[in-house]
Amino acid sequence: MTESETLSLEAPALPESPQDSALAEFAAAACRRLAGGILGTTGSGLRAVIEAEVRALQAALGDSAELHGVAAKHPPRFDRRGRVQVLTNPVMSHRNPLAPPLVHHHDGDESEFRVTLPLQYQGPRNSLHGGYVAVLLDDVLWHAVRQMAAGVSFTRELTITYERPVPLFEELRIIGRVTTIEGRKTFAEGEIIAGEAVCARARGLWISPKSSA
Ligand SMILES: CCCCCCCCCCCCCC(=O)SCCNC(=O)CCNC(=O)[C@H](O)C(C)(C)COP(=O)(O)OP(=O)(O)OC[C@H]1O[C@@H](n2cnc3c(N)ncnc32)[C@H](O)[C@@H]1OP(=O)(O)O
Repeated sequence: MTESETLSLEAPALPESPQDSALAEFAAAACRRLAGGILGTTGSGLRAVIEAEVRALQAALGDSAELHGVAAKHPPRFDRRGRVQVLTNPVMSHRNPLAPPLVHHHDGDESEFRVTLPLQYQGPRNSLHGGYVAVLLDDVLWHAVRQMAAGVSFTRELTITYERPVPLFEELRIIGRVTTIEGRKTFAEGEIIAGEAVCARARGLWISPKSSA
């Protein structure tokens, strides 16, 4: 998967300003907090969460100075026709509320995400849902692959080993690295680490289609 393939096909027609991007990301963050609040509170606690988010959104809509100093993590990018390209990836996009709030680094041959996951990603009690374990590992391995391999590559095979539950509510390091490149094939591996413990491991194969080689 490439970044351009995760961009919305139904792109908004008009260019947007950096403040518009910041507002979109601010609204996405409010949606994430609402999702956590809806699942994790009820009664007056839930009302308080909703009220706080509605107030903050109204303030930001009414006066862009409310967002002063809030820089968009993904500032606007435009295609050749001047249409804004919206990064919609459900793992990486800061304006997609489904995506967790990841911080991404790449260093040498290693990609790393850091993230603390809230309640809406829960599978077993206090632990990350196994599907999200796979999806996060897939994305970090793919990021490592795209640094090392020329052209577009797609996940062909992905094997996950669930060593122990991946905790919610504490910082995780999600790491991927390339192990071998053989022509169109790139093999990668990685892990999710909480504290000092490796909770899950992944290895996989990415292939660049014949047409793009
Ligand atoms: C709750 C949330 C739910 C979450 C759920 C968890 C989701 C987890 C995340 C999921 C992921 C999400 C991420 C996403 O969303 S990425 C999108 C998901 N992935 C795809 O859609 C990819 C679909 N597949 C394809 O399009 C094609 O298969 C591609 C393009 C990849 C390759 O097509 P192509 O026709 O070009 O390839 P080929 O068949 O000629 O093969 C090329 C060469 O490779 C060799 N080869 C092949 N296989 C193996 C192998 N196993 N071990 C060793 N070698 C192998 C093969 O023999 C050949 O060698 P050679 O003959 O050239 O020597």
